Amino acid sequence: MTVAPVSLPQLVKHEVKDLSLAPMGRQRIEWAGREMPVLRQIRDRFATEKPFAGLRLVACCHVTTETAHLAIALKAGGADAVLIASNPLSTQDDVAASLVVDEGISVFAYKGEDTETYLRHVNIALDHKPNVIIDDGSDVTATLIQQRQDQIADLIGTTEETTTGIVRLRAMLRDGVLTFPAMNVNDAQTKHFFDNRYGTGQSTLDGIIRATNVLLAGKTVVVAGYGWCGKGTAMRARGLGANVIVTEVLPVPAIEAVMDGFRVMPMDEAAALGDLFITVTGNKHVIRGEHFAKMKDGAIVCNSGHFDLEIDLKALKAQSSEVKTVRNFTEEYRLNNGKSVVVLGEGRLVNLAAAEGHPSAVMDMSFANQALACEYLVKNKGQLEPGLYSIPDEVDQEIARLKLAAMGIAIDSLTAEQIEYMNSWTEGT
Ligand SMILES: NC(=O)c1ccc[n+]([C@@H]2O[C@H](COP(=O)([O-])OP(=O)(O)OC[C@H]3O[C@@H](n4cnc5c(N)ncnc54)[C@H](O)[C@@H]3O)[C@@H](O)[C@H]2O)c1
Ligand SMILES: Nc1ncnc2c1ncn2[C@@H]1O[C@H](CSCC[C@H]([NH3+])C(=O)O)[C@@H](O)[C@H]1O
Repeated sequence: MTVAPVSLPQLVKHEVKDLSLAPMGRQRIEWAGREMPVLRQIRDRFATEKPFAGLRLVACCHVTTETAHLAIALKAGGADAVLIASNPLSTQDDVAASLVVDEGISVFAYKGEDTETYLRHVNIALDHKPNVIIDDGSDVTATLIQQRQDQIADLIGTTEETTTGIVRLRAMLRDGVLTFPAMNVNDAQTKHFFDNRYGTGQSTLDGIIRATNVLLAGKTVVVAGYGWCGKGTAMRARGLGANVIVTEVLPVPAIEAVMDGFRVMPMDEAAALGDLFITVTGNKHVIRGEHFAKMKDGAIVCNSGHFDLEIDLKALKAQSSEVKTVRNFTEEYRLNNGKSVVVLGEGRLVNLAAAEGHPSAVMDMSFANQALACEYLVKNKGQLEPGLYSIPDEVDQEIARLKLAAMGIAIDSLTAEQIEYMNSWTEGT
């Protein structure tokens, strides 16, 4: 008897850690999907309408169970998609494997890739010659502008997920190099009100706790930056019983923090008081040499803002005699002054390095915005001037309406009398 050769499935191009992790990834992707009803409805419509048929798409996102649902929705809409990581430490290897094996989506990402590999993956993504780019931090967009001007003709537009990516896009616009339309997903209300605030608030503490298992009750926690992420992080740290200090550089958020009941002071003073430091500013070297020198022995320092620049690790290394890994994602620096400082997640986003990032319930709205932003670009192909575009308010309101409906929550509607009143100026007291 002859045995028919076993034919291995033809896999899409990929560079992931271990394809045998796919079943676990698939199970976890399904679990996340339970809390992503808005994106599910968009995916179902995309599957019928195929808005991305014939289009090449690159997504540079954290490769998580939530991003998997975005990638699946885009593929259902006909996109020929390549997914790369938006951070060297955030990839969930089982998810990457499942997307390749079960969904036929090209993924180039693995947890712990070095900077060289990260940048190589950005270039592999650009080799795909994308018509649409979903970016998270603007690394792909910046590389396209700096190194691949010849490919800009292929591009319909880009979408940007996060605050620092928008800051970079505004700088590109100012410098006259943003020569295509870019959708500002971060500034949609259904993105930053929930993702940056409640998502970062919860997942940052989740990352810190998973990495260290420290008790937060009674600790002094210093939160640097009182924007959307800072507000969420300070609120949740207080909820766990911490005494929270906020540092800021802008007067308005500083007063807001004071009136929200937090102590506000410069980092130079806070450095000596904190047990745990969390940066969420999007800025560079917010905690630096002079601050490490003042810290208590054993102070824990981490970042949930952007890249690995908020904490000056080079300065810390220069003033240390030894670095020791004491737990996963937890490194202890022995300072020359005899004290130690503990750094989590190599100074990269602690919520994605040491935990799983935001819960799917908030990413549902963030990625509904991403999916609809891509569709908007494609529907308006050739009609949008180069520049940065807001998500239309009706799209924002519709995402919130679908989310409320999925949560079984009803709200009031304006009466005819109220509509008339809101539109008139003649009726007073
Ligand atoms: N970890 C995550 O999953 C996650 C989620 C969303 C956003 N982010 C990132 O977090 C960062 C903050 O985002 P956001 O939406 O809160 O931005 P934001 O603009 O709302 O707030 C940032 C705040 O930091 C303050 N700041 C700047 N430099 C400072 C300094 N040296 N010291 C103290 N405060 C300083 C600013 O004045 C501002 O109030 C961005 O880099 C963003 O991309 C991360
Ligand atoms: N579970 C998650 N899955 C995918 N993206 C996430 C998740 N949690 C947070 N994010 C996104 O991560 C973004 C910040 S990441 C900052 C970007 C930069 N590439 C860096 O890694 O430093 C936020 O705007 C979130 O929308």
